[in-house]
Amino acid sequence: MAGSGKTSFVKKFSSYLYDKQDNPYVINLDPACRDVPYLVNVDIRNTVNYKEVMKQYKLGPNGGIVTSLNLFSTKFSQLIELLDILSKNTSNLCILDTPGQIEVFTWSASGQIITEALASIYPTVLIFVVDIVRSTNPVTFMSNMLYACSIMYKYKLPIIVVLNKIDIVNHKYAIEWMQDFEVFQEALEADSSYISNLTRSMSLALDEFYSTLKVVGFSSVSGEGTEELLQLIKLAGEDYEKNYRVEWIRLRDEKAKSEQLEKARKLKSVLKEEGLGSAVALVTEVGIGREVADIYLKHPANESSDDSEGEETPFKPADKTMKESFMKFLQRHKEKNIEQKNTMSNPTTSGTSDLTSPGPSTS
Ligand SMILES: Nc1nc2c(ncn2[C@@H]2O[C@H](COP(=O)(O)OP(=O)(O)OP(=O)(O)O)[C@@H](O)[C@H]2O)c(=O)[nH]1
Repeated sequence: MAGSGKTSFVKKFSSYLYDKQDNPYVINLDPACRDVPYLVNVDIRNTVNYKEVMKQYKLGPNGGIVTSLNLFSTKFSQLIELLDILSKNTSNLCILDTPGQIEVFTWSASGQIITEALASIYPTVLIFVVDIVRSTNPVTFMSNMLYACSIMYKYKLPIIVVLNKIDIVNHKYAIEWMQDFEVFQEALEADSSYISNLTRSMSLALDEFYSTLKVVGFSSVSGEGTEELLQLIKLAGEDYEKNYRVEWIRLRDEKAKSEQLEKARKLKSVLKEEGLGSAVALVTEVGIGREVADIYLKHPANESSDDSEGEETPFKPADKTMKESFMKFLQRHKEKNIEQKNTMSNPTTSGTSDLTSPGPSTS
């Protein structure tokens, strides 16, 4: 819940753990917060500039937060790698502070990716911080509880409701409302509006939710309720192992099995189903006859070279014509040379040879 004191809660709770030498690993996932008043190990603001995202994508504040978270979630595997290294050396708590608006984190794609990525590896517990000062009205209280209920049903993870600011208002009234249906009904009597009628029927439906809900009063100023909260976190961790983890493993195995079955079914249909044409026998035996060798070993480069039996390839007609023409040319050249020699020895015949002797053939 926005303004319920989440940041103050993380500050108080983490400083308590630091004091106990139980150093937590703290991650801030709120890109829009101005200051982070606690020791933070990973801060989304170091990865994504929320204001720049708003400017570049022309978004309002909520759109900017959602988009920043989307961008951050694409790098979340790197954070998981970091947590992996860390979890090998320590079993300390990792605390994530999320943006307050429920639609921005809980009901957003990145919120789901981040939560489910963590829950698939580590025991994960949700903490829903309620401003007990602003919940004294039974209808407001019911609305807050419906929020908590919706988050629990969405993620199916153990949830702890932290009734914050008990240094201002004692949370006793809220505990009574949750434990005793009649007391809550009495509180509702004062309100005869339509909403109140709806709340009456809703309260009946929520009775079961209350019976399993882990609730603790807390003060982010004084730190009251911290020990009780730690006990509840331990119990919720056990719940995670008994219920969420077991169910997660079952679903994972079921998915793997159905994928395998689907793969086998597809393979079978490729092999057997009609519409693939008639079967063609595979060549299982190759004879050593010439025809096979001719098909596979013949190559244009073999045309002018010796064949496998050592015989020279005979001249083709075109080659023969060329040879004859060349021989004729050589003959004429020879005759011309003889004529020139004769002319030199008998100058009176000069000039006639050029007119009578034919030039080289161009054929
Ligand atoms: N007295 C008292 N004041 C508290 C307590 N927790 C938080 N506050 C005050 O409540 C106001 C809101 O607290 P934040 O911690 O900023 O609340 P938030 O839920 O992180 O706010 P957003 O991030 O804006 O949703 C601040 O003025 C706090 O000082 C508490 O336990 N007791």
